[in-house]
This record gives sequence, structure tokens and C-alpha cells, in this order.
Amino acid sequence: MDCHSQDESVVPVRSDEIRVLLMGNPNVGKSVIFSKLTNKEVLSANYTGTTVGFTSGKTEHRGQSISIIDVPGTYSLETTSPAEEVAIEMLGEGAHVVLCVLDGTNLERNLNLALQLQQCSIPIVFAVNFMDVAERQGITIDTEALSRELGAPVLPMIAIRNIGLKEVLDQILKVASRELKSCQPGVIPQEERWKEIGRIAEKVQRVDHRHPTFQERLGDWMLLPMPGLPIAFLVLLIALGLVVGGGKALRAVFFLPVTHDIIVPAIKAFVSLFVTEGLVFNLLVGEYGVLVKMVEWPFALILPYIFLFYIVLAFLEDSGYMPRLGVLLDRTLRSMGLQGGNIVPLFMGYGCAAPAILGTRAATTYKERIIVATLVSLAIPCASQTGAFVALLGERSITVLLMMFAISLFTLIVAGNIMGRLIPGKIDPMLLEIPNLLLPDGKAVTRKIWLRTKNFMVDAQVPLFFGIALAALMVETGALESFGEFIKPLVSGWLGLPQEASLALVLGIIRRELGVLPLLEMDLTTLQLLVGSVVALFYVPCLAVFAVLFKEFGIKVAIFIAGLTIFSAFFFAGIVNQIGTQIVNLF
Ligand SMILES: Nc1nc2c(ncn2[C@@H]2O[C@H](COP(=O)(O)OP(=O)(O)OP(=O)(O)O)[C@@H](O)[C@H]2O)c(=O)[nH]1
Ligand SMILES: [Mg+2]
Repeated sequence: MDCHSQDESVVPVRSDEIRVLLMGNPNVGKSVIFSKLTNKEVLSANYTGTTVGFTSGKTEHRGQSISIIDVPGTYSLETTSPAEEVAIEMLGEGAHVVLCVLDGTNLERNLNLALQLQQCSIPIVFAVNFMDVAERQGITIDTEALSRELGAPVLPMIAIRNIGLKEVLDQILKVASRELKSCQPGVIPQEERWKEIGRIAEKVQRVDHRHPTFQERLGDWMLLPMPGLPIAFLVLLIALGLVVGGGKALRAVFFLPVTHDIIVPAIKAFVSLFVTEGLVFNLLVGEYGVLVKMVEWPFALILPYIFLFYIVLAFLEDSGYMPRLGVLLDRTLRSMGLQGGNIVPLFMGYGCAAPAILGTRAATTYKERIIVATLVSLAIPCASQTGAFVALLGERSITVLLMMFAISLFTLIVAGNIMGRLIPGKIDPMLLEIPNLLLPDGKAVTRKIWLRTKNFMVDAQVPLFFGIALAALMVETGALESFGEFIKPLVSGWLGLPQEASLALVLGIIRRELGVLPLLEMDLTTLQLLVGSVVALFYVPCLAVFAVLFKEFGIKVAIFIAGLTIFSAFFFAGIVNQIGTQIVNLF
């Protein structure tokens, strides 16, 4: 690749700061290194495409301040996805040093990018990460010999155990250029490059043949339909059992007693000191009292499920199981116009649709991005919403809860198939990389669960507050009644729900769990519970997700997706109601 320096375009920087680009193939541990160096929390996970935008952070080493940029992973400097474009842009903007991270268990493939980066005039420091896994696999890498071959410092590293980080910083200070250098990648003859890679790898790497460990064999089994599919089914069962069953238990023994016996009475007693009856009292601690619901809904109803879901998610992510599931489901996904790799953003949708839609940036085609974004907005309940569903249905009817998930899955497949056929564009062959199956690192998992739970509590507060305040106001002022009267034909006629349920429709726009939670306050039949849940399942993406859709795809697509979700919500829930009523009448 002709990657010439652009010294004439050197941009002056603060002389007291070194700018370091953290680059490398996907899933080599860049985000772990970034978090360790900068103490800034970014997500890392054991699959490609965790980082799709860039994050910058700062650190200090030997009195020198260093700014580090966590760049999305790239296999080469020839762009194929929006995430890789970001990496190339960052190179164009320039740096004093590139820290190129290599995966020690996959040296050849990683050297492809290393050789391309080496053509740039920006000084490079190489870190060979995953030395622990490499050792287990019988791979030895002579970093000194590699350093001679690459003409740059090469250091061994085990990022999750803090090994090699300080040494890398020392080298960065040593080689940093005095001025910012930028690099425009060109084209390099591939054949020549791969020949060179083969030669280097042979010189610096020794692989001792040995029997695969149980972990490695398990990793391979997970890819085959037998026993891969039964394993997948078991994983799903354990995950569901843990979230649904564990969540119920956590609520029963801790969250509900604490909320109902301690926090809420304390709040009520406190408010009674100042106001007793009337509108203000009701707004604060009445039926939809802001102060009561602000504790009860997010803390007692949703948090236990969110927390358990994040535990499951962290294990699935860091073990490397998710891409294996992608391989297993590649055929099914392919009929939906997607390739197996999209299992990752789809699954992330069960957490929150916003990062899932951003995660589609790692996809290679626009068609895939649109399909995943639509499916996630339409038919995948987010974690808060799942929590609300379990709270609503868990006690009353597990069958309805399971029916809900079945409807969600069925819609995913049908809607995916329709879009896969209607939306023009091709599907690339599967480009999913299978990482090593790892035992998740306890510290990394704990940090991630804490980070996500904290973010949920922080991010949810403001919209929840407005949602609940709006609910309290609408109930107390009688506005709900007028609105309910207005959409009565739809809510009561077609959907067979009480007029009050129109509140869920208003609030669901603000946050998805608010489309479910008001139903808890009503006395509904089993059929009404199912109908209300189906409405909530499909109903509009919440405001935050709408904003992400708008940002990523433009206003037309965002409105189209929102319209589709509203239509589906009323259409399908209505059909469920009509059929359900016939069946109920039969008995
Ligand atoms: N065993 C072991 N695991 C590691 C090491 N470094 C990182 N990991 C794990 O490897 C996985 C990938 O790490 P990330 O930091 O997300 O990788 P990344 O390079 O940022 O990946 P992208 O953002 O997808 O490009 C995570 O599950 C880490 O916990 C290491 O030295 N040893
Ligand atoms: Mg990353």
C-alpha cells in the first residue's frame, strides 16, 4: 500500500500532549487496553465490532500527558464497513504514534494490517496481546525477532492482567514523533504482502502440536448442528430461567419488601408532613404519584431483571459464544437477508435497541443495517420492557409470557424474510470471525455489569420522571379520560382493553417499559393482558431509539420504521383480541 506521509498537512498540536491511535484487527483487546490506560469505561466483548465509533481518553506517563484514541478494529486499510472508515479517517487526521495491537493466537492475519500500517510515516509500537491464550495453545512468539522484522518495538502483552501496559507506554514515549503525522492509505499488491507475512510468521512463531483442550473442543462443537443446536437450546433455557426465575426471586426477597415496607411508607410519611390531601398530594404520592412510581417502577420492578440480563449478556459476550451462535443460525438469518454476524446486534437489542442499531455499523451492507434496525425496533423487547413484561405476566400467566416471546420470534423471522426479499441489495458471504472460547474474566465481567446497570439507572431516570409526571397529571386532571374517550373505538372496540389503557400508549413513546407498566395498575383478564403485551411489544421505538434511527438513517427511514411499528402494534394486537374473543366465547 502506498501510504505516503503528508508532512505538508501537519497540523500543530499542543506540544505537551502525545496523540496515540490505538489500532488493530477487531477483537484483539484494544478496548481493554484503552480502559486500563485511561480509566475510562468503554465496552469490550469477545466478538468483532464491539467498538464502532471512536472514544478518546487521557493518561499520564512519566510526567507526559498522552491522549489515546480507541479506534474500531480493521482487518486492513481497504474499507468495507462504516466502522472501518472511521479507522481510516483517524489515520488521516494524524497522530504522534500508532499503537498497533496484534492477537498472538492469530499472528498471520494480524500481520496484514501491521504491514499496511508500517508503510505510514507515523511511528508504530506493536503489542502482541493474548499471550496467555497463545501459550495455552502451544504458540510461542519471538517478539524480539518480530521487532527486527517490523523495524519497530514489539512487546508481549496480557491486557486483562495488566501485563505489558507500562512497557508499551515507555516505548510510546521513546518513539513518538515531534509533530503530528498523518497517513493516507493507498493500494498495495496483496500477493507480495501475503508472501512477506508467511515469511515473517515462519521466522518468529513456533506452534507446538498438541491435543486440543476440552475448552477448544467445546468451542468447535458449538459450531456444528449436532451438538451445537442442543447446546444453544440449553443456553437459552438457562438464560431465560436465570433472568425470569432469578428476577422473581430477587424481587420477592429483596426489592419488593424494601420498596413497599420501607421506602414508600417513608416517602409518604415525609410528604404528609407538608401536604395532606388534594391534587399536589396525589401528584406526589397518589395512584400515579411521581415519588412513589419513581421508586417502584425502575427500582422494584425493572432493576432486578435488567441486572440479571446484564449478567447473562456479559457471559455470552465475553465467552465468545455469540459468534458461534451466529454460525449456527447463519442459514436462518440468510433467509432474512442477513449474514450470521448480525446475531450480535440482534441479541444486543434484547438489552437496548439504541446500541444495537449503532452496532450495525460493523455490518458491511446498507441492506443488512436497515433490516437489523427495523427488526430490533419492531419485534425485540428491550431489557426494561422484558422486565415490565415479567412483572406484568410472571405472576398471572407464564403461558402468556411465553406466547409473547413466541410471537416476537415468529415476527422476527417473518418480517426478516419479507424485508430480505423486498429490499434490494446483496448479502455478502459470512464474514464472521470465530474468537477463542474463553472463560470470562471475573473482573471484566463485574465491571461491565456495573457499568451497564449504572447507565440504565442514570439514563432511565429523566425520561421516567417525565413519563410518570405526565401520567400523574393526565390522571389527576382528567385529561386521560378525554383522550381515552377520543381513542375509545381503537382501545376498547378493536383491542378490547379498558379505556384507561390509553395511558400506556401515551407513555410508551417515552420509554418502552412505560408502555407496559400502567397495565399493572389495572385489573385485566388474561386475554387483555396478552393483547396489551402485544401492543407494547410492537409499539413505537422509544424517543431515544427514534433519535438513533434518525441519526443513522435519516428522517424518512426513522418515520417509516416508527409508522410500521405503530401499525403492527394495533393490527396484530387487534387480531389477537378478535380471535381470542371468539375462542373465549366458544367455552
Ligand atoms: N484471555 C485474555 N483475554 C483478553 C485479553 N485481552 C482482551 N481479552 C478479552 O478479549 C475480548 C476482546 O476485547 P476488546 O477489548 O473488546 O477487543 P477490541 O479490540 O476492542 O474489539 P473491537 O472493538 O471489536 O475491535 C474481551 O472479551 C476481553 O475481555 C488477554 O490478554 N487475555
Ligand atoms: Mg473495542
